[in-house]
Amino acid sequence: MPTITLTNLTKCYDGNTEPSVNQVSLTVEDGEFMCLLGPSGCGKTTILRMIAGIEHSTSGEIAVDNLVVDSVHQSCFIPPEQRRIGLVFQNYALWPHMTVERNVDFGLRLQKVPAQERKERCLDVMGKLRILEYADRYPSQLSGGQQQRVALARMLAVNPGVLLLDEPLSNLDATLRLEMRAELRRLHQTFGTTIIFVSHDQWEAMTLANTIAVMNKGQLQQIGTPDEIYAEPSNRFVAEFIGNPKINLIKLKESNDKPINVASHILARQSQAESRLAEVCAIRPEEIILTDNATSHTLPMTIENIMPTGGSWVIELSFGEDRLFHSTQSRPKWREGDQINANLPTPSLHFFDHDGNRLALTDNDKELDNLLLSSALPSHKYANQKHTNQPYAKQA
Ligand SMILES: Nc1ncnc2c1ncn2[C@@H]1O[C@H](COP(=O)(O)OP(=O)(O)OP(=O)(O)O)[C@@H](O)[C@H]1O
Repeated sequence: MPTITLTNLTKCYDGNTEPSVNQVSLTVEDGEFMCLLGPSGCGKTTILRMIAGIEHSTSGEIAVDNLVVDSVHQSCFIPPEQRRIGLVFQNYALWPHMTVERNVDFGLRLQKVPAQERKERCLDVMGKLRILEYADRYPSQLSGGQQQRVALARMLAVNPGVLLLDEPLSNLDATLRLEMRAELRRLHQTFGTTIIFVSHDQWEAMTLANTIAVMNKGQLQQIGTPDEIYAEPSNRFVAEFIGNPKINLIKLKESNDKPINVASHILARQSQAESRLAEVCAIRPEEIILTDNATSHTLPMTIENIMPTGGSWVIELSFGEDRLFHSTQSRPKWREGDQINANLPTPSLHFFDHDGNRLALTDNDKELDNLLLSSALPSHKYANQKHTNQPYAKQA
């Protein structure tokens, strides 16, 4: 199966001032299940269309294996049908006047595959997608999920090297989406087909893809496994875009723009980041630890809201003027209005500079006591605090 490489791929539509895709470089390896993820209008579909060859790039390059298929610089544009890979867009429109089997057979007929082989391939793919029993039905006699399986079977029957799917599950209700997610995963494992799919739904991307490319405003923000993207977002946009409930953001600068102790203290220890200051600190809701007991590692907080979400709970915490959200799968033992103590473990903190770029912590930084965080927050918010954070405040 082919490897697809994009190098500085850029697309500027006529009449637009900003590029829709801006200098995107990435490689989709053989057998990979990659999701292009990002908000509406960030350029995901445009990338898919350029890979398919139904849109020309403005600059940069697309290569399939080592063969350049689109490069203005090299005056090269190979049309879709000659790109040595089968590119198939998700298309739900089944032929209403054809049975399921004829629909699945459709692409093979176009390819003039001999009748016996067509029959075998159709039966094989329909069996794998569990639609054999509907072979003689018409699309109108199928549920939405069954129709989607037929659409997928029709694509897979032509044995594409790469499957391009644009928001493949967007028309389905929650139950069918879940069913089809499982179907897509199974399909990828069974056929080993390289799949590139487009989604704006981070949950879908996390559950399906083995690689996620996060896009914003035409630019690639980060590429990595779902775990990497979640655990080490490379910038504030990715941190905020991935995760539900959203990551908590804590501003580390006071209104007079004075750098706060924790930021300067941590950054001072990083030679490569000396000139940069953390502006925002972030922590995932599930990383906050709530306890009854105040220790030198905790911050005093009030429980404002406890929101059940079915098997898990989201708890809104207040700390002075700040609001933080904690999520847990254990039934909370507290009530709204209770005073509790929250530990924000230092290794769980993410720091971002003014431009939203991640500031990497050294191992030494990670071992810093959590008091560093409390020392970073405006002192008036600590009026009720029993412990002192003076030692760290002095160092900064
Ligand atoms: N044919 C076109 N002519 C001009 N501008 C276009 C054209 N197609 C897309 N665009 C613009 O390019 C940008 C990226 O569009 P694209 O469809 O690739 O985004 P997307 O991330 O797939 O969005 P969505 O999730 O809403 O489908 C958008 O600002 C869009 O308005």
